[in-house]
Parts: sequence; C-alpha cells; structure tokens
Amino acid sequence: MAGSLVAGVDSSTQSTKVVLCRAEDGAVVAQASAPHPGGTECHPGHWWNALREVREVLERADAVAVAAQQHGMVALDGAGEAVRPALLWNDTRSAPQARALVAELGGAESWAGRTGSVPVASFTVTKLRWMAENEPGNARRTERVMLPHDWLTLRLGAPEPVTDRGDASGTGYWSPASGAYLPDLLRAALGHDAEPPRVAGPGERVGETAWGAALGPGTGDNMGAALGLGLRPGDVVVSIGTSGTAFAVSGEPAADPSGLVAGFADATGRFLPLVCTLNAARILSAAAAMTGATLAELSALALAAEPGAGGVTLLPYLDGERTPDRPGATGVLAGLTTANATRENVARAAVEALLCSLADAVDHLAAQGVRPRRTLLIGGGARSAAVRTLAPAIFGTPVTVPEPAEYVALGAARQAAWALAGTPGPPAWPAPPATEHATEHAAEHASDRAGPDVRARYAALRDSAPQIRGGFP
Ligand SMILES: Nc1ncnc2c1ncn2[C@@H]1O[C@H](COP(=O)(O)OP(=O)(O)O)[C@@H](O)[C@H]1O
Ligand SMILES: O=C(CO)[C@@H](O)[C@H](O)COP(=O)(O)O
Repeated sequence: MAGSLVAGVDSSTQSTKVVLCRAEDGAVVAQASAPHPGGTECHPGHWWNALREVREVLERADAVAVAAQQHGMVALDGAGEAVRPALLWNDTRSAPQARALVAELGGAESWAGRTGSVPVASFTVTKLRWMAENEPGNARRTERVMLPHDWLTLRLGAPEPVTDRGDASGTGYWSPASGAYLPDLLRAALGHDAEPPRVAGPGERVGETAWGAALGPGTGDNMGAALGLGLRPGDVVVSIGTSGTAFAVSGEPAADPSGLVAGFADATGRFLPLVCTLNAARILSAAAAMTGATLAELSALALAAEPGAGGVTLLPYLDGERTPDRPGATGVLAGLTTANATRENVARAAVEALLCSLADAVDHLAAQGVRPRRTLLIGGGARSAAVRTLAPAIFGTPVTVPEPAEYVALGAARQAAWALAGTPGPPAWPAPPATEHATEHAAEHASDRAGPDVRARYAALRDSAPQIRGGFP
C-alpha cells in the first residue's frame, strides 16, 4: 500500500470527476473532470467518453473504483449493447408506471417492506415498466439491466457484470434487509426475466483494469459521499448537487411506507436512509439566469436582501419534484409586489427555497428515527456563501461545512484503497477539515430569527392550491 495511488470516479448527472489519492492517507495528488451532455437520458457511451477524457489522471492509479448517479436504467441486449439511451434518475416519464406498480404489487407498505423503498419515477424498476409499455421491442431485446456505475466498472475490466449493495438498493428489485434480488418485481416490470449484476461484497476486489489496476466494486454516488466523509451514526449529510439529498448511516434497514425516505444500503455493509429532491443546485443556476447574475453575484444579492425576501417565496419544483412526489409540478414565484420585486429578493427567495426543501428532507429522516447530532453540508451548492450563511437559521441547527472537495469521488478512491489492501474495513483516512456555521454567525447577516417564519411561508405555498401541485391525479 505504501507509495500506491488510488483513483475514485464520480460519474454524476452533469459530469465525470476523478481524484487521484495516496492510498495510505487519502491526500489528493491530482484531479480532473469532463462534462456530460444535458437531458434526462444519456447513451452510456457518453460516460465512457468523459472517463476517457480524464484518463491521464485515472491511469496513474494502482486501484480504481467508480461511484455514479443512482438508478439510471442501462438496458443491454444479448451482445451487451444498450437497447436505448439510459433513462436517468431525474427522468419523470415513468411516474404513472411507478403508481401502477405500487398499486398492482401489494401497495406502499409491501414495497417498503420488500425493497426498503416505495418506488417513484426515479427508480430503475419503474423505468423498466415504462419501456415495456412504450417500447416493447426494446424491452423484448433486453437481457441484462445494469446501473451507470456497474456499466462503467464492466467497461473498465470487471470480468463479469457486478454491482454493490448501495447501488442495488436503488433498483426497486433488491432487498437491503435480506441482501437478495427480488426477481418477481423485475419480471413484473419488464415483462420477462433479465439478469442483474452480481452484488459484490463491500471492499471486494472485482477485477483489474487494462493497465493492471485493481478494481473496487464501486457504488452509488450518495454511498460514495458517505464513505468519503467517513460518516458516523448521528451525522446527517445534506448534499446540494444536481439532486438534493439528506442521508445518514444506520445499523438497521429503513422501510418508510410514506415513500419519503428511501431505505438504501451503504457501501460498507450498513444502511443509508435517504431523502432525495429533484431540484437543488440548479435552483441557484436558474435564479442566476433570471437575475442576470453569476453564481457568486447571486450569493451576494441574496445576502444583501432581508430575511424572508420581502415576502417573495419560491416553490422550487422547476423540473417536477420527487420529494414530495409531484413529477408534473413546475416552479412558482409567489408574493411579488411592485415594492418587493427586486433582484435581491428573487436571489434570496431562491436560496431560502433550496434550504427549506432540504430542511423538509431532514425532517423526513427525523420522522424515521434518524437523530441528527451534526448536519454536514456538501456538494456544488455548498460552495455558495449565501447557502452556507443562511443554512443554520433555516435548518434550526448549526451546520458543519467540510472543505469543498469531491466527496463522492473521494469515497470511491477510499473504496479502491480498501480493495487494494484486502483488509476487512476501509483504510482510516483523516476526516476533512471543516468550518462550523452557527445561527449566531447568521445573526450578523440579520437572518437569525427568520428561519421559522421563512419555513412556515414556504410550507404554506408548498401545501397550497392543487392547481400548482402538479402531481398526477
Ligand atoms: N459557487 C457555487 N454556487 C452555487 N452553485 C454552485 C457553485 N459551484 C458549483 N455550483 C453548482 O453545483 C452543481 C454541481 O454540483 P455537484 O455536487 O458536482 O453535482 P453533481 O454531482 O450532481 O454533478 C452545478 O449545478 C453547479 O452550478
Ligand atoms: O437519485 C438520486 C438518489 O436517490 C440522486 O442523488 C442521484 O444519485 C443523482 O445524483 P447527483 O448527480 O445529484 O449527484
């Protein structure tokens, strides 16, 4: 291990990122990134091309593991070719199929008990049903179903299709509690059997790359972040990437029949109850576009406004929403008057909306018994000073912000080091440096006592008139 280098890949919605680390302590020696095409479906070849763009960094590694966006449906024919572009986690077209599957196969309680989650349009199983109904030829040709990280791991050199507990738990046809596939659910969705990848053990060495590096099993991106941060019970992570997520590690599987909390597995043999929103960092980029500002200017505008944005409230369901389950929703900007219609208030309302939506997510975790002792804020959106400053007041707790870094890719690198070492557990890399943000700091920005009022106004808009709810009837 001493002197070895390990690479972790984060193949997420918007881009591929790779970090190259020293195996013994995780110190980053190089990193690179390459963009993905936009949209909610993507030919897997684009992920491979992005990975090739960062290969100078990747191929220096003695071990590699890939973490990637969860849930994406990679349907392969008998020759291993994709029958269609992968449908991604943020594609909501399978919302009616999600509802039908839940109703047909025992209801929400049964799904939560069997799979840990009640599937919504993000889950692979609902995408398979969509394909069976809308593209029967593609469904008939499908012999294997994989996820983005499985597919990349196979291309990198795994001798057989392989996945891990974390990513398998987002399919909707694998049980985190028993560790077994549920082939009846896959069959009911696709219309016939198809072979899912073998579920490797945490830290297992699953193969070797073309340049002779050991391959770790990889995982889903949120499980990667949990491993990169070295999460302990009592830590709740709020991640602001393309998706917004709130999650915690747990020794027990979750099964929430309300469907708000997904009962995923993690990458170490434990569990990862998680709430995911469809709208997160892009709320800020949309507000930046609306106000003609850069992201840094948007942050400054938001901090220049009063708490509560002068009465302007944003419901940020710009791309539909997953939590709450409103796949057909659109965003709503409410409370505008000639007096308050300023760029500052619109910027502030966007940051407040993002944080209120994620505070709801943390509440859903708490309702399932997760007791947060510490809230950690990560992801691209946590680079915004306004987000960091306003978060304690809206969450009602101090917030810990680990230094900005690619925690998903770091978690994959840590898993690669684990596979290389062949030890029972992952290497003990030091925790990242972090800054603490408390409501007292926020008081300097006149935000301290506004949190409850802002959340109440947000909740009223969220729960208001059905015509803006945008769910399917
Ligand atoms: N300083 C910033 N302020 C606000 N948003 C930011 C900032 N830096 C990056 N972002 C946003 O973060 C997102 C990328 O975050 P990341 O966690 O890498 O997401 P993903 O893993 O889904 O690709 C992009 O939408 C980007 O616009
Ligand atoms: O669907 C989920 C979690 O259930 C998302 O968190 C995806 O895993 C996409 O992640 P990012 O690209 O936003 O990191």
